[in-house]
Order: sequence, then C-alpha cells, then structure tokens
Amino acid sequence: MDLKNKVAVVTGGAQGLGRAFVEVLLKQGSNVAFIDVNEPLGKELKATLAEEYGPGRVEFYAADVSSKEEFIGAFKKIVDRFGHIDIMYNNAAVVNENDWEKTIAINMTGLVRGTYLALQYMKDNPDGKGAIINISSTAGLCYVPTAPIYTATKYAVVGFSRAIAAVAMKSNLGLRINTLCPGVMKTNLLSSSNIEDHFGQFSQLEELKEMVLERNDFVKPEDVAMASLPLVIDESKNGKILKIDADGMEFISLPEIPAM
Ligand SMILES: NC(=O)c1ccc[n+]([C@@H]2O[C@H](COP(=O)([O-])OP(=O)(O)OC[C@H]3O[C@@H](n4cnc5c(N)ncnc54)[C@H](O)[C@@H]3O)[C@@H](O)[C@H]2O)c1
Ligand SMILES: CCCCC/C=C\C=C\[C@H](O)C/C=C\C/C=C\CCCC(=O)O
Repeated sequence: MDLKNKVAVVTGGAQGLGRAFVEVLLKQGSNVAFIDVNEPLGKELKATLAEEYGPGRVEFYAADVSSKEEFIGAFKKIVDRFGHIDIMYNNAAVVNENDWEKTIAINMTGLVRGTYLALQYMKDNPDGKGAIINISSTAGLCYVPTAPIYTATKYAVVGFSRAIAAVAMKSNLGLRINTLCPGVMKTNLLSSSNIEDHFGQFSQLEELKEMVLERNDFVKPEDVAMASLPLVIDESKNGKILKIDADGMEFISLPEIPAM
C-alpha cells in the first residue's frame, strides 16, 4: 500500500508513540486524523502540525476510546471529513493497576472497538484495501511483574489481532491486521502516572521500575513509528507480530493450530 494521500487514524495520538505515528504518516504523505482524551494537548499538536504540513492534512478529535458513544462519534466525524479510512493505529493505552477495570476498558475494549470500527468502514473501500496496526508491547510477549493487568491487556492484543487477521484472510476481506510490540520508551506512560496508580497493590515493588529505567535500554518512539511502516506498506504482511526494542527488530513466531 502506497502511503501517499491515504487516510490514517491514530488513537492516543497527542503525545508519545502515538504522536510519532502521526508525524511519520504525515511525512509519508498520508492525511491523519488523531483521537485523544487529552483535549488541550490534542488541539495544541493539531495547530503545530497543521502549520508544518498544511491545514487540510491533519485533524484532531477529542474522544475517550473506552466510551462506545465517543469513539463511534469520532469515527463518524472522521469519515464525514475524509470520506473513508485506509490505515488504523490502535495505540491508546494506560498503565493503571489500581483502577484495573479502566485499564482493561481502554487497552482491550477500546482496541477491539477501534479494530471493529475500522474493519466496518474499510470493507467498503473502493480499492478493497485497509491496514490495521494494533499496539501491544514486549510486555505482551514476556511480562511486567508489577503490572499484571497491563500485561494481560497486551497479551490480549496479540491474541485478538492474530485471530482477527486469520478471519480477515479467510473471508477474503483484503484487510490486514498486524501487531507491533515495542520495548521500553521514555514517554508519559513510563514517567508521569503516580506510583499508586502505576503499581496498585504492588506499590512496594516500585524499585523494579527503577531497575528497568537504570538499564537504559530504551527504544525511541520515532524509530518504532518508522519500523511500523512495512506492516502497512507490505501487502504480504497479515497476522504478523513485530517486536522492536533496544536489541533491534524481529518478527515473532508463536505456535499455530496445525489444522487451521
Ligand atoms: N512507553 C513504553 O515504554 C511502551 C512500551 C511498549 C508499548 N507501549 C505502548 O505504546 C502505546 C503508546 O504508549 P505511550 O508510551 O506513547 O503512552 P503515553 O502515555 O505517552 O501516550 C498515550 C496517549 O494515549 C492517550 N490516552 C490515554 N487514554 C486514552 C483514552 N481512554 N482515550 C483516548 N486516548 C487516550 C493519552 O492521553 C496519551 O496522549 C500504548 O499502547 C503502550 O501500551 C509503550
Ligand atoms: C518493572 C516495572 C516497569 C514499569 C513499566 C510500566 C509500564 C511499561 C510499559 C511498557 O509497555 C513496558 C514495555 C516493556 C516491558 C518492560 C519491562 C519488563 C521488565 C521485565 C524484564 O525486564 O524482563
């Protein structure tokens, strides 16, 4: 898929990795609609990017992906504005072990809804094409010991995306779903939330986070965003899991049910 003049949607696009996706897609010539619950930051970024890339190429929509009404409403506005959707990055997530139901609602339910909404609109694309990138984490392949719910949501992203990719392929939808598993990045997700929210009942293990930070093996959001592009462009890629961390990039193989 050529990225020029395509329409891309990014959730959680106001900062961190989501912002890097928005910027790399604009640089490649796509038009980008980003959704975020942080309205002031979203508006500020939209103004900055509109100045750099041209006012018609980027739009911001304030919405909480854990709210069915808000997410559906944002999608409708995006399709009204751009006509259709070619590319979807389901990126918004939080680490909140205290309010763990909210973490599941954003990281899992929000990502499922984003995938289903994208499929619903993409299946009517005249070129019959569409690419969805679901953001997991290396935590969705190993684990963050103090964040079992965050870990569980990131495993869920891997399993859901593999299964829905197989469904899309077997139904000849022409739509592709791949998973990206980044390693640790220095973003708001890692630094800002308070200890109680981040670790919940495991707050006494805060030093584990310091140990991770002291290892200093971070990957940059801009590098992760660049690395994601082949999953969109290369039409042979469906149901893949791409890990990118400080050691480099690797496609991960997980067991398959042989008869499937
Ligand atoms: N930072 C890391 O170390 C790391 C590592 C691996 C994977 N990831 C994944 O990368 C993705 C982006 O994380 P990040 O580090 O950039 O985080 P971040 O906190 O810097 O940015 C996340 C963005 O999502 C938005 N958001 C949060 N809840 C939302 C909601 N309910 N609805 C809409 N928007 C919402 C936030 O306002 C924020 O702008 C996440 O899926 C995360 O799990 C992060
Ligand atoms: C150990 C506490 C770290 C707190 C990290 C909180 C959120 C991190 C979110 C990222 O998605 C995590 C990405 C990768 C996993 C990081 C560390 C795992 C630590 C275990 C290990 O080193 O194997």
